[in-house]
Amino acid sequence: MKKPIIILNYKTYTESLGDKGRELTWAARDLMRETGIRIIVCPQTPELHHHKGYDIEVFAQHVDPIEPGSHTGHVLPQTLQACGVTGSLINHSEDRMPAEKIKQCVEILRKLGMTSIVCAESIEKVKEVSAFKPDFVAIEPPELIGSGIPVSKADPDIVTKSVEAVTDPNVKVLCGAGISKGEDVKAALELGTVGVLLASGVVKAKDPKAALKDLVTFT
Ligand SMILES: O=C[C@H](O)COP(=O)(O)O
Repeated sequence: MKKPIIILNYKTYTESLGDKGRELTWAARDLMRETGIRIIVCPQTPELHHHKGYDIEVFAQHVDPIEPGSHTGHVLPQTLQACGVTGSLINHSEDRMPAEKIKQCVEILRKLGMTSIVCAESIEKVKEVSAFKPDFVAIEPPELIGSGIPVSKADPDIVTKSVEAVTDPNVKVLCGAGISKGEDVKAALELGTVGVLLASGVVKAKDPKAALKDLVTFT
């Protein structure tokens, strides 16, 4: 079985703040070295700088489609780069954006050589945003987010149909929502995705490092 890509979103959980967040980043880095599985962490925006230089890819949870200038309170892609960030989630279910802005974000990130992961809540949305040619589209049914019920098992159809909906071979499909175990990751791969986007199953686990390890135990 091919190796999955694992995107770990720290959201705004207190369990991922400060030292605890950095320990999680280090644990992900160690696991990546051990297994060769690509793991990307997405800490909270104000803390991104503290995750720089640990030999693991760090992405933002959000970016705004802006150029340097007067945009108080926005997240400038170039600032993310200065923090060692090499990509970003866009249009997460908890931070939606109009389609035009999604497109602009993807284009700006591409111009800067950064990776884009656009989240989508439906097959129609997957089809729409994949036309913007992001690096990844992540299908996430909102009702399963944070539920502990894995999308790859609860709604395999939405995953396979999302994979079918993306006709551009350069746009890879991830799935997310309720993923917490190695068997969920395995199911996601079997449905044709290249990996998973997850948060609570690891960040809020009693033992996040053990949960992270379990995630890559799927053979
Ligand atoms: O960004 C992550 C997704 O919203 C999934 O969250 P979850 O793993 O807590 O269900």
